[in-house]
Amino acid sequence: MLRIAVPNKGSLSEPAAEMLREAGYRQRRDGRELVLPDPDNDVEFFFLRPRDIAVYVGAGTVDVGITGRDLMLDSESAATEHLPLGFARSTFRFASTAGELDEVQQVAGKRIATSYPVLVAGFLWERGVVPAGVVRLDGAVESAIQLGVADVIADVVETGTTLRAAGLEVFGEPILRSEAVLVRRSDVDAPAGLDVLTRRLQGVLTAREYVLMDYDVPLSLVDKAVAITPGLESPTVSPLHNREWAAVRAMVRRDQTNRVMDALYDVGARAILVTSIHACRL
Ligand SMILES: Nc1ncnc2c1ncn2[C@@H]1O[C@H](COP(=O)(O)OP(=O)(O)OP(=O)(O)O)[C@@H](O)[C@H]1O
Ligand SMILES: O=P(O)(O)OC[C@H]1O[C@H](OP(=O)(O)OP(=O)(O)O)[C@H](O)[C@@H]1O
Ligand SMILES: [Mg+2]
Repeated sequence: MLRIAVPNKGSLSEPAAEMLREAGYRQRRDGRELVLPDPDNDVEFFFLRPRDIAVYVGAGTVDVGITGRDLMLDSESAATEHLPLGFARSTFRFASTAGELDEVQQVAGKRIATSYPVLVAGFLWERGVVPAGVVRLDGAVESAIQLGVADVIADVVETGTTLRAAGLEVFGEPILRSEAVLVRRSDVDAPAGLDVLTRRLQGVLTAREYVLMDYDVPLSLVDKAVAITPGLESPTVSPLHNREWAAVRAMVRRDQTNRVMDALYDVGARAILVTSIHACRL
């Protein structure tokens, strides 16, 4: 039975549960459950703090887990990234009082507050920058400068709203781009059952990333239209009752939907329909 660690709280928790549900697994109804067996799918879920998940996976007490790339790297555990999951995207960046600093070298001799001290120390060491010290905080890191415990912070930035509200501004290159990832232990062979979990999660990712596009097009224009919608392998072309026309079906990237519909219409396709993919296995 594959043992899977899932975030119990925080911004990773709900999207992780939703993804697993879409992949056909049981998920807990009560936010306090710590363990949830799913015998039909031969897996067992353990709900743990996202920061601890890479530690458990690295120690081998659970087989795989969902956590953030930033949390995994900061843990220094024997866990490795197996599959990026496309949600909880963020960047990890330096920030200080607006207008004060503009490059990483200026962090030398300054006090840094962060929840990710390993990531920060590694990044600065690689660049030969020696700070005055690194203060480890649990959260609300944006307040550390105003409250006088640090001169610079390194924190998760998504929209930048929290930084702006604190009168701070990012500077220097991003330390890391993060997202939710499925992690496994780095020093052993892949556990039994990981291939099925991986295919199911990849199916969810594809279903989210692509739509199905159907359209009718005059036979003489099929090649032109198909060049716009090549699909993943090759689009399906079917005959229509009107022998001068064909029906085409292809997968299209969701974020390209309207651009592709415009291009198809321009070459003469009509009755262009777009439907969501509920599930898929490529
Ligand atoms: N605003 C955000 N947007 C996107 N990802 C985020 C955001 N805040 C945190 N994350 C990501 O979530 C993970 C951190 O999860 P964690 O549960 O520890 O923090 P949290 O969501 O801030 O919860 P907590 O309330 O416990 O601080 C990291 O991978 C981080 O990059
Ligand atoms: O760029 P933004 O869209 O504003 O998001 C980034 C903020 O979100 C997270 O904080 P969270 O709300 O989890 O609080 P925390 O600092 O206590 O973890 C993160 O630590 C940043 O502070
Ligand atoms: Mg947080």
